[in-house]
Amino acid sequence: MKIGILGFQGGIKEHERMLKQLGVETRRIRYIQDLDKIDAMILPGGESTTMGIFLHNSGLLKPLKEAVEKGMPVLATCAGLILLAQEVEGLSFASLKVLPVRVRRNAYGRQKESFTTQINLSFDKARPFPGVFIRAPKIEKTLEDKVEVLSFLEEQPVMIRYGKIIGCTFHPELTSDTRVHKYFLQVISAKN
Ligand SMILES: NC(=O)CC[C@H](N)C(=O)O
Repeated sequence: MKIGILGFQGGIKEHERMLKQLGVETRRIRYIQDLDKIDAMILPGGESTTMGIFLHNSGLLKPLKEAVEKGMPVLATCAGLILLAQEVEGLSFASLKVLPVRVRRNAYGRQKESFTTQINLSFDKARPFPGVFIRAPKIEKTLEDKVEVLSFLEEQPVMIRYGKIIGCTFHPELTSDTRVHKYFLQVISAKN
């Protein structure tokens, strides 16, 4: 299995480190041909405006969108989730718009812009997960019943699944807890 990681900006190395630890090969996606021979992809956190500009300038926006629409599994963290969302408040750049949620960027306000807190994962209740939130967006609304919430923080979704798309508003790659990435590997391997 090989997982492509959108390789323009943001937490690329951290996802690579996590996947290496799980024995999975990675490839950075910068050009259209980098989409060949990958089984899944990760859209990392970082700065969604910058990534949106790169996506547009590289010509990757359309092929990425098509790959996801055809069923390629995606794990999107923070800014990556913003790039996938169908509705983003105050969005001034082109994005994939494949995930039926409405998100608000930088939604936790100044004093709480970055924080770590324990969150519960619906697929692994053994112990809480360290949720690292960095200028995180909020998922204000899910727009389809098929969007499953895998974790809540104060009654708001912070991890969701829509088919083979997993979105987190936090950064599992910045912890040493591999459970979110392992869950993604299960989603990739599942038949449907
Ligand atoms: N940690 C992150 O990915 C932050 C996302 C960033 N605030 C944005 O809107 O792009």
